Amino acid sequence: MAEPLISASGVTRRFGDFTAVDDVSLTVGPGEIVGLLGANGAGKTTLIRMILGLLPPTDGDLALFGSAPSREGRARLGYVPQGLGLWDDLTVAENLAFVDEAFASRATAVPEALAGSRARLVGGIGLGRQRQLAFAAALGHGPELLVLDEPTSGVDPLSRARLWDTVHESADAGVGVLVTTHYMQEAEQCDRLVLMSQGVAVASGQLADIVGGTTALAVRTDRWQDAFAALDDAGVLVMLAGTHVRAVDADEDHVRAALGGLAAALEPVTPTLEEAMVARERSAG
Ligand SMILES: Nc1ncnc2c1ncn2[C@@H]1O[C@H](COP(=O)(O)OP(=O)(O)OP(=O)(O)O)[C@@H](O)[C@H]1O
Repeated sequence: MAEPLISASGVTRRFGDFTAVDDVSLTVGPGEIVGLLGANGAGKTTLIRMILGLLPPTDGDLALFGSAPSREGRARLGYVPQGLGLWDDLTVAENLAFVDEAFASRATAVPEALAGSRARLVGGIGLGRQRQLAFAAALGHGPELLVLDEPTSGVDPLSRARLWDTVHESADAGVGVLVTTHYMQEAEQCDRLVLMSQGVAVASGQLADIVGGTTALAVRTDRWQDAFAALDDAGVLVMLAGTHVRAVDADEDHVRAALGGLAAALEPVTPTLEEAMVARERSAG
């Protein structure tokens, strides 16, 4: 197997008494798309910052391109942070020129989809376009590794599909990708996944390994608030999607009993990624 681009072994980061990342190991190889899943505060960004060499680990071993993370290593990767790292008061073209200058000897073309916006201030274009621009800026120097922190949050499905086309094109060309996401459709597109909960990697493998064991029951009723409260009181893992009540990893008989006389239709449904993540977190303790 080719040498990993990222190799993290037993990595831990504490802030005072609080452990944000606890003994996490992961690798990303060339051409591989690895997804990092987890609720807000699970430790994903802290792990990424350590991988990039922006934050020293408290414990564990980390290698980026086979060496300790460093400025030289960072020059070989493209990073799209959650905040995108763009300058709102520069135009699209100026943003790319600025990044080109930082990396020297490169001239990133304005992506076709942004051609009509090249002279517009970045602060005035939509989030989907801003994300496309951040991708172009991250890819301009031909990186060997892409690190993407929630790259498509807040964008419409079409823009999301476009951004993922770019991710796949890069991976097909041998670029390794580490991406954090909350979306099932994105997790499906990863070769491997690592699920973090409260700093700990609680599950890893293919999507089926993470979602596979989880079941969900849609609880269809007009009295959704009463149903939610009854199930919650009975210790059922219960989630809400709008006013739709869903019982996760719960036995149908147990749900019926918990609902008592409340009229409701129960229907097995495919769990969402969030439901599977919450179920895995709960079973991990
Ligand atoms: N510099 C810091 N000092 C103290 N606590 C921190 C620091 N940075 C992060 N944390 C804490 O570490 C935990 C993990 O945060 P982190 O941002 O890594 O989570 P995350 O999984 O990336 O979440 P999100 O999806 O919201 O970005 C949080 O509880 C956060 O408050």
